[in-house]
Amino acid sequence: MRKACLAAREGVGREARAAAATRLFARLCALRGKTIAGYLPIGSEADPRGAMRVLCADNRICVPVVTGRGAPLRFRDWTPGCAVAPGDFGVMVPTEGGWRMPDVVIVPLVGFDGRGNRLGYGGGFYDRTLAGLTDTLIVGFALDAQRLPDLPVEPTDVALPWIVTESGVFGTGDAV
Ligand SMILES: Nc1nc2c(c(=O)[nH]1)N(C=O)[C@@H](CNc1ccc(C(=O)N[C@@H](CCC(=O)O)C(=O)O)cc1)CN2
Ligand SMILES: Nc1ncnc2c1ncn2[C@@H]1O[C@H](COP(=O)(O)OP(=O)(O)OP(=O)(O)O)[C@@H](O)[C@H]1O
Repeated sequence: MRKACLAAREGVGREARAAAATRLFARLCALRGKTIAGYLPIGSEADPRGAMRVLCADNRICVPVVTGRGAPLRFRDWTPGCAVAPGDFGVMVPTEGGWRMPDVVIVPLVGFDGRGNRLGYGGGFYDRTLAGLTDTLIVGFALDAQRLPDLPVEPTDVALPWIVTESGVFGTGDAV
């Protein structure tokens, strides 16, 4: 399933990617004074940086950092153009800045289904991280091509209450 989702994600064109970015911003544009975790995209992931750049005028933006195998992610301050270096798994991470507890987390993903179940790269990093966050707005960000029929669910999987793609903003559960 991961391979199929990644192949489908790679085939998505510029227009759909731009539309997804616009939808993400539309979902989050009312936020003020929040700490928002975005991410620095790898491979063909949907790119949230346009929204992050605009949202940082009125909010604090941070991005995930892997601090150990089996550990939750930590989130470090990010601003447009800040110093970054390659971290674990080839993801860029800020080289300095404060560590934050986010109020909002934009979650990258490999695949998703109509119930908000999420397939990641398989490290369990977001599952472990989201399990430890309460009162947090969790928004999955993806492209329609990444949608799958119902995914198998494991006890540690954390479903996404919201998913944004180029075709809309989907509330998938009642935890909204
Ligand atoms: N942009 C982004 N940042 C993120 C994640 C993510 O999924 N996306 N993570 C989510 O947990 C964490 C990093 N964990 C990761 C774990 C495994 C792989 C991985 O297996 N990558 C593939 C190739 C990726 C590609 O080029 O598309 C590999 O190394 O073979 C990537 C990230 C934190 N930061
Ligand atoms: N809260 C948790 N506590 C302990 N182990 C966990 C937790 N969440 C997930 N795991 C473990 O992490 C491993 C990978 O999980 P899974 O395959 O769901 O990752 P993923 O969601 O695809 O990846 P990621 O979240 O990194 O994008 C599994 O062995 C799972 O049991």
